[in-house]
Order: sequence, then structure tokens, then C-alpha cells
Amino acid sequence: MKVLGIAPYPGLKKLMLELGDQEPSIDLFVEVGDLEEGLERARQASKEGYDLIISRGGTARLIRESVSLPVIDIPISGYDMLRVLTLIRDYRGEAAIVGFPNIVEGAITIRDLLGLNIQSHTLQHSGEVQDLLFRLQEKGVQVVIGDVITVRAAEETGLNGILITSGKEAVLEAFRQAKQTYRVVRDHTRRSRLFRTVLEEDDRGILVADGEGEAQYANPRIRKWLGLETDSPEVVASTLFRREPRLRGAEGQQLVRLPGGPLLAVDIRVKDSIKIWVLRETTLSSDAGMDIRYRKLARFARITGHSRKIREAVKKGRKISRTVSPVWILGEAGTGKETFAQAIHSESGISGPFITLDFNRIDPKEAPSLLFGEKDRAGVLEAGKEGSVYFRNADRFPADLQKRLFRKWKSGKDLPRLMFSSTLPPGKEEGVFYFDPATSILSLPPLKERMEDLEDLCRLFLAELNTKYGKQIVGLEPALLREFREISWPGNIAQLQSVLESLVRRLEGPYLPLREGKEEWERSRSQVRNVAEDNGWLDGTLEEIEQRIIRQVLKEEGNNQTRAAKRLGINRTTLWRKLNR
Ligand SMILES: Nc1ncnc2c1ncn2[C@@H]1O[C@H](COP(=O)(O)OP(=O)(O)OP(=O)(O)O)[C@@H](O)[C@H]1O
Repeated sequence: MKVLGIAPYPGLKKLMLELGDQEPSIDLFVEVGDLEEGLERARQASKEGYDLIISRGGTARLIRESVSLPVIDIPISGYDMLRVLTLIRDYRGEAAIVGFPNIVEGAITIRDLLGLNIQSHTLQHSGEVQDLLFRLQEKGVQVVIGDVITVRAAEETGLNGILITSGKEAVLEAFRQAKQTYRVVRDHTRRSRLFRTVLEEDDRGILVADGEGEAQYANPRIRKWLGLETDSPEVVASTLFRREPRLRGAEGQQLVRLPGGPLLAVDIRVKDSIKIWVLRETTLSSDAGMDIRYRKLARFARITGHSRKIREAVKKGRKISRTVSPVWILGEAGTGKETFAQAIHSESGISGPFITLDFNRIDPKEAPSLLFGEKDRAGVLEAGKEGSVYFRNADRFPADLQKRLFRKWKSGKDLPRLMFSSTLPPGKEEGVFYFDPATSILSLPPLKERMEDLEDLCRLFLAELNTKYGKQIVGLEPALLREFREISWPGNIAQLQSVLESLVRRLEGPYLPLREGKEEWERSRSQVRNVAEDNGWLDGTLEEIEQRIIRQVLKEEGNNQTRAAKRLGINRTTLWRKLNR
């Protein structure tokens, strides 16, 4: 144990060193200095690896206030009092004891025991001492007995000061206390080292801030992610918040990607005004098929169109956003399914991210760990639990996984809002695109059923494209608008948008002309077909594709073979034969 002694008077240094020699467990170094001078010495020495400080009286008190090491006080013992009062007992002049309560109380007891006639005065703070001594001097007091502060003031006032010096017993008592305190501190340090090791070994990144919001601890894992291995916790925190201002915020879960780092699920917790950020790697190491957005999400107000069909869809969408039930958004390619999903998310006032998982691009084998996580890694459902998950091309969502998902949803687990979309209707019975009956269905009309909206949509898109490309296009030539109303739009709004985009990018004039418009539309048809291929609708042999179509029509006709056969333009026997091939 390395101990620093600050002795307010030289004799105490000598005594401490003498007694310290007999204490093998104490490695003692002593400096002389009273009050401010002593504090200065203690300040310097506290940087030199001492375990604790031993000092006395007012000096000890000063040090304790401004140095973080434990400070042991050498108490004024009864023996010390006895010695000094014995010394003064036969003094014939007027004497007084002056000091803080700890000195005066003990002195009174011994004075009374000895039957001495010495007055006593208690100081509450050091500022009072001068005035008091002046008054005592006026009353004829010649000698004052007390601690360093009293004696120093006495000298300045012109009185005789007698210092109550510390004896052997008091110094030994201080050593005993020092040893005991050291044991407690050492145990404490050991225990905090233990906790520190646990935090340092954790696979999660951990950042802790105190009640004032000042970062106090950052573990190695979070430092590694941020590339700040040796910086202070404050620097770690400010770097993290600069990169992800959202993390400053309230309690809850956030999903963030640090530049060049892994995707992290961040839990922000507050306990006893201590704020803790727990960062966990997610299973989402690759971005294929996934998109996370917090901002610039569509709202219902943005959904253009006055047709009855689209207004009804908006009304239903708004209604769904007031519930928590999962929603299946059904519609042809490019009809605005994701736009509606985002609008539902925005309208529900959800704080978390809008996460898109595209089942056309996600490997079904990886889907379980992606959704449900692994041992130490959070999956999308946990990491995004305060947001929404939008399953695009959900008809490709493996049925067993869907069942697992709905089991979890029904057990009331904390899950994100669930939204599915597909161009094909979900089946009511188990099958390729099984879906749970708890789901609300929102059907979006194809563009051909809401042609009255075409002009408004063109206007909106042209305005956006003018801004994007710095053009001043004011509309479509009337002939092109007529043409656009007549032709088919298998890619719906998305197709219209991309046709307009290609035209705006290329052309300058105020109106988009008929010829270029039609050419562009022709070109876009082949792209739409590619989208269909993308959906897997055209995978496999002709026979397989035919099977898919027949089963789809049958499903849409509620398994009524007569109606399905009629719709396909074949007779019932042919249908039956084809189905049982
Ligand atoms: N009612 C609308 N008003 C304005 N813009 C719309 C509307 N609906 C869709 N859009 C725009 O059309 C484009 C296609 O929409 P979106 O991506 O939502 O369609 P989708 O049905 O989800 O497509 P996919 O079938 O490819 O999944 C987007 O750019 C979107 O902003």
C-alpha cells in the first residue's frame, strides 16, 4: 500500500516516518505543508500512484474536497489533549481553547476532568478565527490552544499559540484506518475490474453515460466498430452520434449501419438515470434484397388520383393504418404497393425504420436466420421491432416461415408492423402462397381501371422530373395523352413513370410529342415483360407455366372448375386432364 502523508507541521512528519518504519505493509512518503500548501503537495503527488493520503485537521479536510484519493484523518486523541492541557495547567495567565467542534468537545471533557479553568470557543468555519482571537485578546487572553489554523491566526494577532500536536497513538490509529480503507478500496477495485472484464469481453458494443449525459464508458467492441481504440468515452459517444444522430434520442430500438461496418441493432435503455446503448450485430450482413429507410417515405397525401377506385384504396389504407393487423397489399406490378405500405407506416406514427425484404432476391435458405436471428445476432424482426417490415414478392415467402412468423405475431411478441405485397393473390388454403387469416387485404387497382387519373399522374411526374433534370416541360401533346389513355400499361404507374422519365431526360420542348411518346412506350413493354420474368411467373417449361396459369385461374374462381374452364376458353374435360397430368 503506497501512502502519502501530508503533515501540517514538521514534527508530525518525523513521528509519522518513525512509526511508519514499523509498518511493513505501508510504503510511506511524507511531505510537510499546512492547509493550501498541503493541498498543493497532495495534488501533485496524487498523480504519482498513491493508494491513499493521511493528513490532519483542516488540511485533511481541504485535501478530501479536491483530491479523488481516499483521505485518512489523524484524529486528535484524548492523549493529545491531556498532554497539551497538562503542559498549560500551571500557567498563570489567561488561556483559551479555540478550534472546530471535534477539537473543542474533547478538550472540554478533559479540562473538566482535570478541573482546569480554561475557556473554550468553537469555530464553525475558518473565516471566524481572526475576529474571535481579536476579541479574546481584548479580554486579556494571552495563550490560545488549538489546531494549525488557530495557532497560525494567533501568531498574526500577536497571541501565543499552542498547537495540539498528535501523539503516537493518534498516528497509529490513522495507520490502522488506512489499512482498513485500503482493503475496502482494493476489494472494490477488484470487483469493478471484474465487471469491466465482463463488459470488455462482450460481443455487443456497450456505451454508458451518467445522469448528466456524459459518456463514462465504452467497451472495446464499440471502439473497434468506430475505429477509436484508445479515445475517451466522450469521443466515442460524439463520433457515434455524429454518424447516427438518431442514437442520441430516447429509449427504444434503432437499426443503423455504420459506414463500412456491420448493420447494428441498437437498444437504448435508461436505468436510474444512467443511459446505456447496447449495439448488436444483426444477421443482416449483406444487403441483398433488403432496404432500410427512416426518411422520405410516402404518405397518403402523396397518392395521386381522384378515381373512385384509388380513393377507396386510400380510405381502406388509412383504416388499416389505425390497426396493428398485418396487411397484404395486392396489385399488379407497379400499381403503388410499396407506396401504400410506406403510407400506412407513416400514418401509423411508427418511430422505427421501414424495412423492405424482397423475396425475389432473398435466398429462401437464409430467410429463417434473416428473420428470426441466430444465437447472438438479432434478426430483422427483433432489430426492426419498432418499425415495419414490408415483404415484397411475398408470394415467394416460404409457407413454413410464414406460419412461424404468424405464430410469433399471435403470441403477442414485440414485432414490427408486418406488410406483404404480391402481384398474385394469396391462397386461402396452405400452398405456395399461404397467408394467415388475421391479415387485412388491400387491393390496388391497375392503371387501366383508373384511366381518369392518368393525366394527373403525368402532371405530378412531369413536375418531379423537371426538377430532377432541370427541364421546363409543361405537358403531353393532346394526341399523346389520348394515345396513352388507349394503350395498355401492364407495368402500371411504374411503367408510366419510367416512360416519362426517359422522355424528359431526352427531350427539350414544352410538350412531349406523340411519336417519341409511342416509341418509348413500345420500348418499355419489353422491360415490363422482364419484370414478369423476375417474378418467377415465367420460370420453367411451357407445361409448367401453363400449370401455374391454370391453378391461378382456378384459385381466382374459387376452385370452381366450370368457371375456370370457361375463362380459359377450354372445356371442363380438358381442364381436368391438364390438372391431373
Ligand atoms: N398513386 C400514386 N401517386 C403517385 N405516385 C405513385 C402512386 N402510386 C405509385 N406511385 C409511384 O409509382 C412508382 C411505383 O410504385 P411502387 O413501387 O409503390 O409500386 P409497387 O406496386 O410496389 O411495385 P412492384 O410491383 O414493383 O413492387 C413509384 O415511384 C411511386 O412513387
